[in-house]
Amino acid sequence: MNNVILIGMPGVGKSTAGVVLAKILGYEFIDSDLLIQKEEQRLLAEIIEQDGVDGFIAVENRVNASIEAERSVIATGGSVVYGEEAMEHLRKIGTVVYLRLSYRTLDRRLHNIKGRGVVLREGQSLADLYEERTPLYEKYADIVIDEEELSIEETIENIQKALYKADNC
Ligand SMILES: Nc1ncnc2c1ncn2[C@@H]1O[C@H](COP(=O)(O)OP(=O)(O)O)[C@@H](O)[C@H]1O
Ligand SMILES: O=C(O)C1=C[C@@H](OP(=O)(O)O)[C@@H](O)[C@H](O)C1
Ligand SMILES: [Mg+2]
Repeated sequence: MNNVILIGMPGVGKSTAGVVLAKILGYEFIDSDLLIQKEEQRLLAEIIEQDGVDGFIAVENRVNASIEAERSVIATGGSVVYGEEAMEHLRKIGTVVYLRLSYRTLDRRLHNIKGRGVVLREGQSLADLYEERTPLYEKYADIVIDEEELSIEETIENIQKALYKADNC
């Protein structure tokens, strides 16, 4: 199954770049966050508020682990890497691409992190989250794209080139 799975911190552009990449490749586009909202009939922020961080992670794990797709670009949510079943499944059905940004650039990009419904535990900062997740993104990535100082278009171009090189598309 020739899927492309985008992982990375919130705000790196998984959804923005993913939909355009899908168009270029002639693939379907799936945004995991929208799948979760559809299956749960609740907004992500509501799930986090009602079920807590661990509850949200469990829902996200279940929904991502059950995705059936072919020739699709799948933009995951940033916290998907906490779900072992989800990541095992996603690795089986496609090439996992980690979109990497430095902490400094990410911090600048994410002005309103709480408004985005990011999975932050009590007392946890963006820097803590970045440190905690970076090894997980690296562990699951087949391809790493460094998007530092790249435009959205350049990022998409680099993903495409890396996919061709890896013989995925
Ligand atoms: N080089 C870039 N690549 C991707 N997104 C960028 C870039 N520069 C700025 N942005 C902006 O950053 C935001 C990324 O948001 P989004 O695609 O929702 O990220 P994610 O799905 O990874 O959380 C968008 O508002 C986008 O316009
Ligand atoms: O990284 C996170 O903790 C989250 C990222 C969000 O998706 P994006 O990465 O698409 O912003 C969404 O899944 C949820 O609000 C939690
Ligand atoms: Mg997204």
